Amino acid sequence: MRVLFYDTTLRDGTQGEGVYFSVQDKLRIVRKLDLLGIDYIEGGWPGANPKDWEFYQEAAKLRLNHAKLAAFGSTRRANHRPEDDKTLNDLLATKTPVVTIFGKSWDLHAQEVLRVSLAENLQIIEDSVRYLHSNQREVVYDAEHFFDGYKSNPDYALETLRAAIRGGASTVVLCDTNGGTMPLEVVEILKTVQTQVPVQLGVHFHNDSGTAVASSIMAVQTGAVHVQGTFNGYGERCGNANLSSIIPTLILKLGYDAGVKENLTQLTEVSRYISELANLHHDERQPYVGGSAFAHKAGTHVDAILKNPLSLEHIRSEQVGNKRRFLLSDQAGRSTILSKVREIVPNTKKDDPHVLALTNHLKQLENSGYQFEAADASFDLLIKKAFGLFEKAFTLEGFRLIVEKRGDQPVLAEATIKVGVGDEQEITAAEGDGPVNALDSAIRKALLRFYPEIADVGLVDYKVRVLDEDRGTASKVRVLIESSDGTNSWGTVGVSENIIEASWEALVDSIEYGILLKKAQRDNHSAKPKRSSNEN
Ligand SMILES: CC(=O)SCCNC(=O)CCNC(=O)[C@H](O)C(C)(C)COP(=O)(O)OP(=O)(O)OC[C@H]1O[C@@H](n2cnc3c(N)ncnc32)[C@H](O)[C@@H]1OP(=O)(O)O
Ligand SMILES: CC(=O)C(=O)O
Repeated sequence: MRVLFYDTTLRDGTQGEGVYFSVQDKLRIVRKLDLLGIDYIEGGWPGANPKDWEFYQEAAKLRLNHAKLAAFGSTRRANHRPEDDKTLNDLLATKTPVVTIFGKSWDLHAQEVLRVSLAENLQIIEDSVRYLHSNQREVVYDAEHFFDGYKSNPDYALETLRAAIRGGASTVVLCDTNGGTMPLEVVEILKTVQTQVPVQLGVHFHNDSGTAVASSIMAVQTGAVHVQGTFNGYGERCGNANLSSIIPTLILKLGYDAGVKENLTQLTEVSRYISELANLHHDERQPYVGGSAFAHKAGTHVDAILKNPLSLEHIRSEQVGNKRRFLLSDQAGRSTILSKVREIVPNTKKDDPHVLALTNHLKQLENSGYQFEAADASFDLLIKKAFGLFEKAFTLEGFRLIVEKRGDQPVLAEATIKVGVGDEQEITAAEGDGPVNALDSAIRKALLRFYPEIADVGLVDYKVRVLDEDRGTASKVRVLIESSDGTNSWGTVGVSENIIEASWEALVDSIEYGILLKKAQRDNHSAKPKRSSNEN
């Protein structure tokens, strides 16, 4: 069974709050989706704004391997002849092989929004589609509000579909524009439509009831062959049906064939790429493509997966280009710790006393405020220390911080630091935006002479969390630092009642880990490149 995927990230997706793509972003995404094997890509509404207009002009120059580009708009305005209608002519002017227009299926919308008679609405649908079709376009007809229309007046809703078919639509798409229809209602209505309307059927769901993916899947199982949706579920209000979930579900679980099938391992990358260009945080809890989709925290689960991955994973993460991860926390057992230890000391056994000691140590530290889920590098150092594999890169002789505020001038921070490396000593000073920044600059400056390879290592994120708020300024704080050398990134943690002390602890781990990583790379050891070293 073959299913066609129709992506509307660049049109309906951009109707979502906070979603914006430039022309260049849209062009890049079209290329990505084409390479992925998406069948139809809707790029925007050409007459709606200059950007979408420019997009279609540029998109006409693209040579796509697989996808057909679609231009989107509405049926003609009442009292216009199709030949004189700007929207329809704009759609033709894009020269896309496919045009998609939405028309009214709900009697309420025809009468109260378009303010035309029900008969006139049928005429509008039919002659709009006919005009586009007679200009040699493949016409996809989006029956807006179809399910609500069907519930209000089934005969009329079906008549609107027949009008589109008479006009020459090759696919009629049943839309749940308000997102309120339940999956089983979808199935029932779709079954009736199939017996009444002889055409290729598609579906388009919004997620206002949290059921858009379920409805899409059940619609395909009922016989729809064309599914519209967006990557990451972007779209108006609560979003559209999420193609990042629908695609792998249909292919991997239900055995459907699709253009994407051969390239499914690119799915996570494409989904992240689109988040990146939308300048939105990637939703890590998304099924299949989220960072947490294969992240296991409970000790018993990690143990079971290591014995047989099928015991706790519904698919293999690699099938969609994602990665399994084991998270360090107070919910870990020896199996979780062992998997981390084995990255450093490969043949360690589960009953090795170090493994139990590290497990207990982790739980105690977490109880006193540490959190290792995002501080994998600090835990890496703890393992090395436990196994006697850690050698300090430097010793602190001392540091002094001066924080000064004069009148309306910005706060100035200055750090002076004295460190020892082997038999040598180094004293440096540095200024910074704040005390931690000054300290960070000073320590890096001091160590550069001994470890020039750390020149490209720097802090990329610094987070402070107050742990026992009821103690006011005497509260304990947890500092999490993320560092990077441009390719790898790693997290470290420090906890103290003094924010400088907590920051220093996290900073030292960050630098020690960075030096070890660089050394391992240089020695061409087993330095496993890490985005986050808790990836398995
Ligand atoms: C379900 C969906 O997501 S459909 C996609 C919706 N997307 C968008 O609206 C984004 C782009 N839209 C726009 O840029 C503008 O709304 C435009 C250019 C389309 C129209 O702008 P304006 O002419 O200023 O009209 P406005 O937005 O105020 O109202 C929409 C008009 O379209 C009409 N309209 C709505 N649906 C349809 C339709 N299917 N067929 C024909 N006309 C329609 C409305 O009746 C209204 O007409 P009126 O001004 O005669 O009352
Ligand atoms: C066509 C469309 O976007 C909708 O009905 O939701």
